[in-house]
Amino acid sequence: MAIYKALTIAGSDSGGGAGIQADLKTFQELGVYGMSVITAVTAQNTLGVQGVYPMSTEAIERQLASIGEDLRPDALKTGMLFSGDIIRIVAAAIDKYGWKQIVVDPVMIAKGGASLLQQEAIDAMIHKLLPLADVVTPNIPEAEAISGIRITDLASRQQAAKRIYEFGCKHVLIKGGHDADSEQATDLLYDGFSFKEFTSRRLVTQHTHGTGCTFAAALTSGLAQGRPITASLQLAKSFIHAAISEPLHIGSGHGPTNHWAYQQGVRAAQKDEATRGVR
Ligand SMILES: Nc1ncnc2c1ncn2[C@@H]1O[C@H](COP(=O)(O)OP(=O)(O)O)[C@@H](O)[C@H]1O
Ligand SMILES: Cc1ncc(COP(=O)(O)O)c(N)n1
Repeated sequence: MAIYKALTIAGSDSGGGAGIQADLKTFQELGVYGMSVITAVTAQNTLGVQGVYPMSTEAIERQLASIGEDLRPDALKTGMLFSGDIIRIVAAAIDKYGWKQIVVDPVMIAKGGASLLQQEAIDAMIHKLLPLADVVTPNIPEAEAISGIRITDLASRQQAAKRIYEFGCKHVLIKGGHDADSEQATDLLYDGFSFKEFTSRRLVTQHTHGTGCTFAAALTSGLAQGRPITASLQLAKSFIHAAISEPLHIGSGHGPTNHWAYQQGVRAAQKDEATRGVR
């Protein structure tokens, strides 16, 4: 059996719902071997972010080299990168080791409002990391910050996707989680030629901590396993929809998504099919 390996370069979330923890849980559930480079430690729970502690550049470079010298990822994702210096180190490692299948989730602000990326780093994100990305997955506020375009409707979302594409990434996927007025959660993909929408019913819930991380990790898992980009995005959409639809109800604030839910659904469907076959 082939073992597919995925790497996450991101921040640690002590509460376990976002960041490195969400990524590794998602890789594991989707049958991919997970590896991590930790850029920052956050003290975080369902109530918010209580502290942010970036790792030294030396510690980050050493983790990247340890992976690069021994374990080749089949795909990788970036999450919280915090500073321009960290972004430049990560971009240099991707280049040095020739890593492919790069998903950039341009994490900027936690849902509770805490900043996870310094303002000066946006420029490094645009000019150092986006040109290396196969897919960049901003939410609506992140797409606005990168493109400088205010998104109010489908036309301005398409315009922002085109602007971000010009920075050199191969695909832009603007997520629709923040479009609270819509009855659908629609993500918009642009590949330089045309647009494609990935839509699911919007679930009414406050338990959306880590949705972006989980979505990008599922996408990265699909790519690591050799699936094409649209099939990997469909997998990610199904995975996140299941994870949001069955919240765990832990903590007293904005709770995490349920990383078990997708596979539980798959197993239930298989059991159903087997039972029907017996009858
Ligand atoms: N309430 C919701 N119901 C269904 N899908 C959602 C909901 N909120 C977010 N999603 C989906 O979860 C994924 C992550 O989106 P989003 O929440 O916008 O990212 P982020 O966590 O980066 O802000 C997207 O596929 C989005 O469509
Ligand atoms: C360490 C870390 N990384 C990323 C997020 C973003 O979370 P979300 O996916 O909910 O936007 C977070 N809250 N903490």
